[in-house]
Amino acid sequence: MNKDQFVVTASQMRDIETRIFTAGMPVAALMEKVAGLISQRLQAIISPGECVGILAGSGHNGGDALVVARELHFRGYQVWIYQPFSKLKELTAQHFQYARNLAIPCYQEITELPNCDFLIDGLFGFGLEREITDTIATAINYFNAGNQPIISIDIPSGLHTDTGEVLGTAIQAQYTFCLGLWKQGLLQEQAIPYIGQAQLIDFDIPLADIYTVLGDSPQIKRITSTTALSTLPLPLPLTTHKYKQGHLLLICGSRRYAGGAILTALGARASGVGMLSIAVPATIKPLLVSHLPEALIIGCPETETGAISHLQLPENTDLNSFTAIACGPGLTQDHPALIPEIIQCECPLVLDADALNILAQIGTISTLQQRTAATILTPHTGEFHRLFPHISPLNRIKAVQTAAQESVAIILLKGARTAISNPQGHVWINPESTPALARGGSGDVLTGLLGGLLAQILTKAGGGFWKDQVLDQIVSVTMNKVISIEDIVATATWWHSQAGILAAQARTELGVDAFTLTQYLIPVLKR
Ligand SMILES: NC(=O)C1=CN([C@@H]2O[C@H](COP(=O)(O)OP(=O)(O)OC[C@H]3O[C@@H](n4cnc5c(N)ncnc54)[C@H](O)[C@@H]3O)[C@@H](O)[C@H]2O)[C@@H](O)CC1
Ligand SMILES: [K+]
Repeated sequence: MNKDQFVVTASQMRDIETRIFTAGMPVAALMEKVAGLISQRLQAIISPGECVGILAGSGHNGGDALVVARELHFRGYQVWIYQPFSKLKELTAQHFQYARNLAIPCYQEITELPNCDFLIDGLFGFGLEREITDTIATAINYFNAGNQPIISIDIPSGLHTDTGEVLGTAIQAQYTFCLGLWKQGLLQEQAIPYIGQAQLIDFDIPLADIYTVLGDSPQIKRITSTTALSTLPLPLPLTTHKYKQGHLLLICGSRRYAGGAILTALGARASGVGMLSIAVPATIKPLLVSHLPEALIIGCPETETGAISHLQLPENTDLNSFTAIACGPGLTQDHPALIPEIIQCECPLVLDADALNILAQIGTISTLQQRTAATILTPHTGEFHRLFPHISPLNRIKAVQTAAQESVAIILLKGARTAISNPQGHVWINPESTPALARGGSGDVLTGLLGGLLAQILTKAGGGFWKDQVLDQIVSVTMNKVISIEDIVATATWWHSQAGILAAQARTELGVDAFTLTQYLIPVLKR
């Protein structure tokens, strides 16, 4: 099984490691195995004959680095070791002694160090427990200032393993080889400038040990292509019909922001949703019809400024006629009374953009208390702050957990590492994205895509099961399995960011305007 989806804290990794050692795996054998895998990975990046500087700490991160030094020495690399500590853990001390006896040059002072082509950072792993100061801090700053690439073992030395916070100073790596399981800190936004390209080195941790420590349903998970694709409604049942593929209502747009409605709708279109209805101010109805001939466009009465003033749904239709509703992009804040009306709906509801700004004005938590079905809020950092001004966004994983718990909603906090939490504190983190998505309209596309996926997956012949299960966020789906709503939110997030990555590969990071982004959603699935 792919271990890419698991995420651990330092203390969980320590517990897993202890279980492996207690079960009989010798500590030295595990270090040898892990460092052997690191050496192989390094040989794919560094050519024989190049000079490699090894930075060895006092603990087992340093031990790994010293085994790597020995391996590279025997493979024909020019190796030197920087090891400034006077007291080493026993196994680390043994490897250091052997390296010295092999006549690998060892140094304690940065002033003595020869030049090199690459540095391997084994100063601290998940054992770092306090601020780095004095000699070691000076050394780290010196290495960062050099122009040789640095490859960090497990985590860039100086980052907090759980929060990704810089403890004094930290190595700025070009590559990070994370050992065994992804450390939570590597998925925090504040760690991004230090990590470079991150890779997992799987060293065969038994799944039983992972589940014993993390629980059968781990709290924090990383979105992968496997987890995301398993939630998509593909292939479609052969006997399906359009109403079995979900009916999404979008409430969006204004005379001022007509484009937001189009982009949201194009995101929804790409989701494959069976039926799409779009409520917009009446004046922009013809525009929407011309862009989305397949959708039912509902022209609503509007305010003087061109915002929807009242939802005028077709005859025999109310908000509960839809499988899901997504609301907000381009709405403006001109008519706040619209939101309390929409909040009453008994189907899953996505709120984004101006719907969030209005929600913040009228009271996030008190308003959401009226909900009887699942709610998904998709704020960026600014909107998150307006919705939850008392929650610090610094540790984004904690922030989404707290916000979701307080509001009994699913919170999707957008960013370079989008984090999603359900009210029970189950978190998904999106590990891959692109700055190309930091552009107006890209969030509108996500809202439509998410709404469309929700409507589609939640629809089941005889449906309605999810309505009773709302607080558990568990749904029964067309795919004959149980999928929770936050899994669908994670899949939409993954799909959206992969489209951005694909578009940026084809057109550079400057070429991913929101309309172009919508054109890359389907190619992600074909890849
Ligand atoms: N978890 C696992 O299963 C495995 C872990 N391994 C390695 O072991 C590492 C963890 O090893 P350790 O627990 O020995 O911890 P580290 O090697 O991360 O470092 C801890 C050492 O640094 C000292 N220290 C902590 N903060 C300091 C500071 N601010 N200034 C100066 N000294 C400080 C501690 O007293 C301790 O001696 C992992 O990151 C990984 O590289 C691998 O060897 C193999 C398998
Ligand atoms: K390290």
